[in-house]
Amino acid sequence: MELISLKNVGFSYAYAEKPALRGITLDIEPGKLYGVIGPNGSGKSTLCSVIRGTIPHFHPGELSGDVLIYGRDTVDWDPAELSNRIGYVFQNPFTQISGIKDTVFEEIALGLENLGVEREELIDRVRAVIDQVGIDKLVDKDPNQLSGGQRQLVAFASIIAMDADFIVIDEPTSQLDPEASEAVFGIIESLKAGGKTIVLVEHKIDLLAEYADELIVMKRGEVLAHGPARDVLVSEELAVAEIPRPEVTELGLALERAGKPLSSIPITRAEARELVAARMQEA
Ligand SMILES: Nc1ncnc2c1ncn2[C@@H]1O[C@H](COP(=O)(O)OP(=O)(O)OP(=O)(O)O)[C@@H](O)[C@H]1O
Repeated sequence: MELISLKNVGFSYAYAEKPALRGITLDIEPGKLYGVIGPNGSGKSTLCSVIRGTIPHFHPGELSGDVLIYGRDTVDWDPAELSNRIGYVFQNPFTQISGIKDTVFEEIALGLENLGVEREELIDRVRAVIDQVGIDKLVDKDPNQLSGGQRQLVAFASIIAMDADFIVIDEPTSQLDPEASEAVFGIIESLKAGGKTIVLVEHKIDLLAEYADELIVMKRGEVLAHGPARDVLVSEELAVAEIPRPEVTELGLALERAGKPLSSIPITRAEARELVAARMQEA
């Protein structure tokens, strides 16, 4: 069964001139990583809020259509229960930290504390997550003194500690340097390998090409294209949304247009290397 099902969903923020979402029909299935991409203001964060149920519970406005979360209408959910079941990593690492805890260890434990998890289990779970994310050097630090990249890792650790099956991640690397971005994507990859369902808003198309099972392309509040990442990356709709393709995909398409196609269109560098090596061997 789908985790989330949207049918003809629209949303207008209170006092906004135009709707932020229009006619969205979309199912989120368990165990897949969905990449959401689109120009600024196209509705990606608003879609995340609908999927997490913070719309309609916390944002005033008008929601239309059907939103089912784990098979239940979004309006029938207790928002506190939803926030425990659906993990969320913010875009801005500086809004991520609670500000009420003195150490990284306590910060990661906060969600579990709120759930009433017993002390011994809580300590075990936090330690395991610290190992998994590789932040043992940070445990005793003040969360407010961390760099953006470190805060983002602590945010992921907090979400992993809660053990949600479903995680929504909104542009986690937009304010990080390449090294910190790589660390974050390493964690996303391990969450995916652990069978989590992930909705990831991300501008870096090369990273999405590598990790996403499906891509959702948004423009002006609508879903312009949705399907397996490979199909979407070669589709016309990507150009319509003015999203650049991965360079290797452009190269594959250019060779095809020139009448010298590779045996398939690559979407990652590793694939391109293999296809080119195979072509050279033939030659
Ligand atoms: N709280 C709000 N109140 C009113 N309008 C809003 C609010 N949040 C977003 N909007 C508007 O809704 C539309 C969609 O915004 P949204 O933030 O979902 O887009 P986005 O694709 O996530 O953009 P970005 O890439 O810049 O984060 C935009 O026109 C935006 O100005």
